[in-house]
Parts: sequence; C-alpha cells; structure tokens
Amino acid sequence: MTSVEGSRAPEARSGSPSLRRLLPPARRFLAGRKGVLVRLGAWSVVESAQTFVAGYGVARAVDGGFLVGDTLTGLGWLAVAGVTVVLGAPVVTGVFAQLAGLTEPLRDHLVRRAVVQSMARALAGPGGGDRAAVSRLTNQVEIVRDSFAGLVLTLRSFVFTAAGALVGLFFLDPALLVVVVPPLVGGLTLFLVTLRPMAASQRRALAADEALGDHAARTRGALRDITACGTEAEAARYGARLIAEAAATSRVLARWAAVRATALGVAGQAPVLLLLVAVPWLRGRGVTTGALLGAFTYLAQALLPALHTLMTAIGAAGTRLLVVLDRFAGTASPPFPTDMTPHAPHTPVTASADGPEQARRPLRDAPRTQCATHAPAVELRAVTVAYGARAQPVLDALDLRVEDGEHLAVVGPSGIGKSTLARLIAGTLAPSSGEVEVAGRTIAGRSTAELSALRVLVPQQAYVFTGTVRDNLGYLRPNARRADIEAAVRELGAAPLVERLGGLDAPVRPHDLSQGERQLMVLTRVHLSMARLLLLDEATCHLDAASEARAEVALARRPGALVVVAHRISSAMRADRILVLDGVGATCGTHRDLLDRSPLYRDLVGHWGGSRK
Ligand SMILES: Nc1ncnc2c1ncn2[C@@H]1O[C@H](COP(=O)(O)OP(=O)(O)OP(=O)(O)O)[C@@H](O)[C@H]1O
Repeated sequence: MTSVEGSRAPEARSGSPSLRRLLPPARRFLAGRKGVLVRLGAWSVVESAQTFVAGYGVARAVDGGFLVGDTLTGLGWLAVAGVTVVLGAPVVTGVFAQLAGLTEPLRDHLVRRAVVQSMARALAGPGGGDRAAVSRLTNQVEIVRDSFAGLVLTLRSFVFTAAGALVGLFFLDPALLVVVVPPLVGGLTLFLVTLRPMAASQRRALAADEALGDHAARTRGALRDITACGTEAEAARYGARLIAEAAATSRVLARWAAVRATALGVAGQAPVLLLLVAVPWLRGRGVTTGALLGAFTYLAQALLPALHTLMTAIGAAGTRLLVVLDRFAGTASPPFPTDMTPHAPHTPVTASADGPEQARRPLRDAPRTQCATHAPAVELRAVTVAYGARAQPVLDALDLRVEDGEHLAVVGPSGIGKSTLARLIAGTLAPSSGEVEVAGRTIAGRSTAELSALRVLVPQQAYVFTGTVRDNLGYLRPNARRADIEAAVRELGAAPLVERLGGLDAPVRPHDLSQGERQLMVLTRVHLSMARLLLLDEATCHLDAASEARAEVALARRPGALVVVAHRISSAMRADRILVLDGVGATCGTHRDLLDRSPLYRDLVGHWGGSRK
C-alpha cells in the first residue's frame, strides 16, 4: 500500500540513427582489412564466373548443340556448366577462409569490450555487479559474429551473382537486359527504401516482446510484493498494455513483411514474367531460343534465390545486428534503457494520472500540494463507515481535521474503529457517506500510485523482504543518498540493528529478524519516504517503550503530519492532540483536556497505567 510497482510500457520509437552511428567504425574496421577484402573479392569473382557459365553454357548447349542436332556439343556445354558447379566447393572454402579474417577480429574486439564493460560495472556498483552480464554480453557477441558473417556472405553473394548473371545476359543478347533490368532495379529500390522503417519496426517489436517477457518474469518474482502492496490489478493492467503493444508492433511488422514480399516479387519474379511476355518481341530482334533458356536459367537459378536470401537476411540478421551492436555501443538508443524497463520492486514511482513525465518521476520529486496550498493534511467531513448495508456504522458522521505538521494519536477500545479510520484516511477504504481529503485532495478514486505519493500507511505487520538492508530501507525512496539513509537510521535508533546485520549492503533474511526489529526497519523506511502524511496503525507495538518513543519523536519531526493509532498511553501523550473513539462519537483534545472531558479516555489511561506494571 505504501508504494506502487509502476512502470511504463516501451514506447514506440522512431527509426534510430544507429546505422549512421555504426557506419564510421564499420568503415574503419573494413579499411584496416583491405587484404582480406581483396582476397574475398577474388574468390567471389570466381563465383561470378560460375554463375556466368551456368546460363551461358545452357544457351550454347541449346543453340550450338541440341537445336542443330549436335547432341555431343550440347552435352559438352552442359558438362562445362556442370563442372563449374562441382568446382564451386573449393571456392566456398576459400570464401569462408577469408570471411574468418573479418569475423574473428570483430569477435575478439567485442569480447574484449564486453569484459571491460562488465568489469567497469562491477567496480562501480555495489554488490559486485551483475554476474550474468558477462555471459549475456558474450552471448550477444556470438549473435553479432553470426549475423555479421551472414550479412557479408549474403551481400557478397548477391552482388557477384547478379554481376555474373547480368554480364551473362549481356553476352547472350543485350536486348534481354532491357526486359530484366527495370523490374530488378525497381524491386531493389522498393526494398532499399523500406529497409529503414522496417528495421525500426522490427526493433520496436523486439523491444515490446522483451518488455513483455521481462514484465512476466519480474511479476512472477515479485508476486509477494505485488500482493502485499495490493497492486494486482495494476500489474495485470500493465501486462495487458504490454501485450497490446506487442500485438500492435507485430502487426506493423507483418505489414512490412508484405512490402518486402512485394519487392521480392517485383525484383525476382516480374523479370521472369516479362521475359515470357516479351518472347515475340525478343524473337523479332533475333534473340535465339538458347539465349532465352539461358536467360531463364539466370533468373530462376541465380537471381531469384540470391534476391530471396538477400532480402530475408538483411531483414532479419541486419536488424538483429543493429540491435545488438546498439547495446554494445551503450548509446543514445539502446533498445531498453533502464527508465523504460519495468521497475524492480524497490523502485516505486508515481502514477500515470499526470501524464508520462509525471509517471516516471520518483516520490522525491512528487508535487508538494500540501506546501503550496496550506490545506489541512487530513479533512473528514461527516464520514460514516458501515461494513454492510444493514450493519451498525463503525464511524458515524465523523468530522476531523489534522493540520500539516500536526501529530495526532487515535485511541479507543479494541474493535472500535481505529484501523477503519486509518484505512479511510489512507484511501484504501471508501466511506459509506461523507468526504475524505488528504492534502486538500479528495482521496476517493485515486490510483494506488497517487495515494502512495500522498501518504504512507504502516500496519502492525512489518513487511521486510529479502534483499539488502539498503533495499529495504530505501524502498519508498529508491534514489535516497547513503547519507540520507544513514541519517534516518541514526534518528530512528536503528544503527545497532544495521550494524549487527552487517551494514547497508548486507543481505536481510526476514525470518532472522524479530518482530520489533522488522518494525524498526519499516519505520526507518517510512522516515525516508517523501509522503507528507504518515499513518501508523499500531506499527510500534513490538518495540520497547524507549524505542517506540525515539521512533515516534523522529517521525513527528519529519515535515508533514503524523497520525498514530496508539498502543500505549505514552504514545498518546506524545501527540499534539488525541482522538478518542468511543463507538458513538469521537472526542478530540489534548491529554489534559481529555482527562477532564472523556470518561473513556480516563478508563484507557487507567487501564494502560495498570498494565505497565
Ligand atoms: N472488512 C471488514 N468487514 C466487516 N467488518 C469489519 C471489517 N473490518 C473491521 N470490521 C469490524 O469493524 C469494527 C472496527 O474494526 P477495526 O479493526 O477498525 O477496530 P480497531 O479499533 O482497529 O480494533 P483493534 O484495536 O482490535 O485493532 C470491528 O467490529 C470489526 O469487526
């Protein structure tokens, strides 16, 4: 109830400038490996020649062999084409050998960078850093290497295959180029134009998927926190929003995939169709049957597969490469900057009612409405609460005003409605009638996160979780400086406890703490909170009288108001005013007033006095 797991969904981001940013280092990297590039080019020229011979051989086999009844010549040309395919094996070996000269130095460089980054983080951050980071980064190095190798292979293969095929078409008959080149260029242009927006949408889809997966994992790990904070509905709502976003980004991606299929159709399949349609025209210009068959061989066996591989590989591996390299670069547009990922349990944020900016603002910067308006910290007007339509009201037409800076104690016999009042002010219980305002704002209908920014309600059951001492103490103010935490620890008298646990960075095992120690930790946490209204519902009941006094005095000194459901007379006596609930009405005054005016209060004081012995 005191904090909310808030986070915002990954927002759609525009196509990033990563490509522009990555090009200069990529150019430098390639410039330093000219020898490798030349050798790779040489092997690729051999591959080009293979493509050339495949189509040219078919054309010659038909025109100079089979069509003129010279089967031997026909078979001879086919054999030439076949042999070049068989000889392709050493060419592939040569290409891969050179490829290693590009990918392995890249991998070495990235591994070095990954290790340096992880070590730097480990040295900078508390707790030895993220041990999983090295394995995560090295895994990403492998992705970079594979994607980079795939891209080089595909690009190179397409360029040299297309060159071999186009040269072959030219040699068969330049008129063939008139039919083939326009759709090829048109389709490729369409593909290139859509490359950038497609990459951006792919990135958004990836980000949305990861955010969803991350949220699911975090929610699973934080179920206890979510239940304790009563934010199940909010977690579900956030999950639903992430699902909707993932679905929307996937739909956009599907639309781009359709555009890519169109580009492939225009560049790869339209030339085949046009060639068929143009057969009479080509025949009229003296293009032979063999040349036509050779042209179809180029299109069907070389260009179409190369185009298909190019478009698929650049669409998938290219984007993956950009995303992963972005992460390495740690630059302006990493796919999931920390402020976009769902927050860890110890990072409460204010809610979204005031828009996304406000939603990211931690409690430290929450607006201090109370200061600005001088409204009372709490105002109840004719508030009635009944648990059930026909039940006796627990609180009946109660008026109450607590000023900012005031310390109010609430007392009354067991079951009289003290916790009900605390929950009412905290906004976790709606009145049957009447109005409740906190800091001049109606509390009804506020989101949990808004309520968290306004007040902290501390129940008797102290909630301490597994984590470090600092995590526990800073839960309501994640950006608290060490000095702030240490000051709160001193004020609350929690220093011996923190010392015994091993300091702020020591782990906390909740079950090893006594009830009183847990309460002390929670009260220190509450002291650090930025909310101006603290509601303690018997939150000190397990502390000894001296510790309780120290804690209450420290909490009362904080800016804002303190309302305490008192457990001891000493606690009530420390307050500026005391509200006595008697089941019929309520009486409010100082200790001295109430001794005169309230028989119930006198009874309670007598009872407390007796039970102290
Ligand atoms: N959720 C609920 N549903 C029905 N009745 C409730 C509910 N919560 C409290 N009550 C009843 O309302 C009355 C006031 O309860 P409340 O817990 O506010 O009293 P209290 O003064 O805080 O008691 P204690 O000092 O024992 O904690 C009690 O009779 C209780 O049984």
